[in-house]
Amino acid sequence: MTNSALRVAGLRVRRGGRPVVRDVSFEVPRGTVAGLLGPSGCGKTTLMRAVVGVQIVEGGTVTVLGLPAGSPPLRRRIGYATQNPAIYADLTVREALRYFAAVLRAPASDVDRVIAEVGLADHAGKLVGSLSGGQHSRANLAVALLGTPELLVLDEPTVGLDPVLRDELWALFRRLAEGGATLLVSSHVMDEAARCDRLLLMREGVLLADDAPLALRERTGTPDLEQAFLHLVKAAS
Ligand SMILES: Nc1ncnc2c1ncn2[C@@H]1O[C@H](COP(=O)(O)OP(=O)(O)OP(=O)(O)O)[C@@H](O)[C@H]1O
Repeated sequence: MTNSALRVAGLRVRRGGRPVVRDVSFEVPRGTVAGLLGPSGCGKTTLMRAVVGVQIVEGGTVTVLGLPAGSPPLRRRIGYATQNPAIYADLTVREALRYFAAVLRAPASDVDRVIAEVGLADHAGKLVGSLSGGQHSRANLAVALLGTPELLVLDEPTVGLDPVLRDELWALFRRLAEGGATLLVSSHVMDEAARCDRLLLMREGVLLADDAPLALRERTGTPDLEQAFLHLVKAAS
């Protein structure tokens, strides 16, 4: 069995007639947290869509847990949280999660577990439509955790959360990785990057770097990851 949870080779994607992912290659080892970082519009969501198998690609290959992205057996092995939560507003958090657990054929006991993991135990009886933005995105994340997926693809899961909650979620991501899961997490907040095992820095559809945070700072001779990113952008232009 391969040690890579995710292998992307020469990936090219066009959207709206424009190349938005341009010859991207990288691997993510199992049991690690990979951060996908870069400015708005650089192609992070498109790359994630290719990983979960819902994006038409122009070329290259995406192999997930040893299978081509989009293979039916992968459906229950990947958890995907998009930026726009698609949870029914007129259900309570617990009802919504029970519904998704049934659809995903995840054990019923998962519902309370994932609610606790995202810190929503005190709000489990609230209607989804009455949640704050941060609570809503945590409920969305809880859906992705149902069924204990081997690969979690999380598109900006900490947007709109206060620093304490962000910290708690990153601690959760680390625990999940220690339990053997692999995480691909996008963000455009550079201070979150330091918490990843590996960073994939994207700009305009191109991968500028694929390195560990410390190695990236050392290689660019910069004091923080924000500076490292700017250094790489300048070097590439
Ligand atoms: N449905 C679409 N049709 C055409 N072009 C699109 C579509 N969705 C995204 N794009 C374009 O593809 C490019 C990459 O978008 P993508 O959503 O992958 O970026 P992103 O890095 O995830 O941005 P953000 O951080 O703002 O979510 C952008 O130029 C965007 O305008």
